[in-house]
Amino acid sequence: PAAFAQKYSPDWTSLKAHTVPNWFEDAKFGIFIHWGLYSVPAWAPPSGELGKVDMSRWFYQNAYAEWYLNSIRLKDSPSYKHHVETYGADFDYYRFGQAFEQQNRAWKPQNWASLFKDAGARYVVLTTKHHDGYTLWPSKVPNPKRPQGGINSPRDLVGDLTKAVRGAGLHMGLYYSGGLDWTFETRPIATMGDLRTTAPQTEEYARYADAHWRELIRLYQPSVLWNDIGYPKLGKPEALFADYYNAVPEGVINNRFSVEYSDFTTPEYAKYDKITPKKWESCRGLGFSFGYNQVEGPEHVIAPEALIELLVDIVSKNGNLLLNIGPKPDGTISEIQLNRLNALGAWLKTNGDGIFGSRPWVRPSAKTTAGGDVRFTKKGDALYAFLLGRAAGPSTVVGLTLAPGSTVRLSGGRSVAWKKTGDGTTFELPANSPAAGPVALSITPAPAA
Ligand SMILES: C[C@@H]1N[C@H](CNC(=O)c2cc3ccccc3[nH]2)[C@@H](O)[C@H](O)[C@@H]1O
Repeated sequence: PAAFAQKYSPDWTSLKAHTVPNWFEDAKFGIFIHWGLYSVPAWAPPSGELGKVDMSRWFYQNAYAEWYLNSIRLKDSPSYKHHVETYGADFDYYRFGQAFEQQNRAWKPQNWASLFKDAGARYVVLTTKHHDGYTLWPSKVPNPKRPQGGINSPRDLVGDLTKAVRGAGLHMGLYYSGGLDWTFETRPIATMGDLRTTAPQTEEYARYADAHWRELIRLYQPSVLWNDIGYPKLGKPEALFADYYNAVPEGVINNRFSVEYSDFTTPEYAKYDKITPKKWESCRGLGFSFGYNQVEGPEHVIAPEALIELLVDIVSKNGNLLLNIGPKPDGTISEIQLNRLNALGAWLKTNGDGIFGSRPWVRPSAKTTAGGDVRFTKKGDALYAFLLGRAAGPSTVVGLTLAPGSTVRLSGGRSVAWKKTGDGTTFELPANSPAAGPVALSITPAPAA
């Protein structure tokens, strides 16, 4: 038999030969899932988005519900007060494992797979171990800090979702908290400095994290290694990366192993404002949290139209959107999250042609003479122009010049009359844009600039 392709060797020069596969460039939209013990209390003060809350206060009023264990270790946090009132001061966080394991027996992964497919997502990334150290697969790697166990899901939640997601034709990626593990380091994190000093760096932890990633690759052959918040210096990532690519050639690795090589960067609750040559993926929750937060209401959650415009903006600049869903312990998803997924799916069903498989054009954006925002993508010999907001009637895109005889169509096929004007090109849009979200125009042939 042909020798097994050992294309990559464990050094940065060899690894830098890896290029981002087309499936990841084409995908544009993935679903992030934060699901674990923290989904049981499902409580955090909705203090604001990461980046909009002063970091000196962030950890004391942490909007990330998946940080519940750390938050209740800070005795003057709202979470600690909530914990004492709801569960009692001596209720150990890891006792949430009982409720989580009992409730997720009812979970049907195929329901998530079809929901995400209908939303237009092309890949999924599930937490396999978050900072609390609990694994969502029945790992055979012993946790030296937990000889008594209780830190591994008895049900193979990772395998069950992987099977369902791939059955629906989506790619499956895995998240692993390489940088923090609160079974190894139990000191509370109150400052950015604590983030660094509580990142476990022992040989024992490095071996544990490496064994976990290798077990995940062997069992599930994930298409994405989504490591989070750093990696132990003794963790030998070069060897892990080479073995991963040799096993999964179309795999991608994010930049949060904090080493010199990655396939893509990962701004969180952030995005870039121009086209970048290096592939990137912006991640965020629908509200201020990744784990399900029962106190979040519409005032904390991104509006459907803003979510659609966020995706279009990110895609016009060479990014993907990794949009997070925080399920309840039994796998059900709150109405407010479902509503946004469905709105995005409905818009993509009609307007996805200029999104999926597209690439950035020579410039990402323009304005209309009415002050509206426009985003561009290119695909084949078509330029796509997305007019954000409720563009309707005659709309002039500044600085855009079409070749004579160009064809302009609304997504869904209806042709649109256009004419050259002093400022640019005026399009005769329908009097009212039927659905929520940007009006998408396809223009062929694509202008050169
Ligand atoms: C997805 C998200 N990641 C958080 C850790 N964040 C980072 O490591 C990080 C934030 C950030 C912002 C801009 C650029 C890089 C970044 N890394 C975790 O602390 C959260 O619980 C959640 O899992």
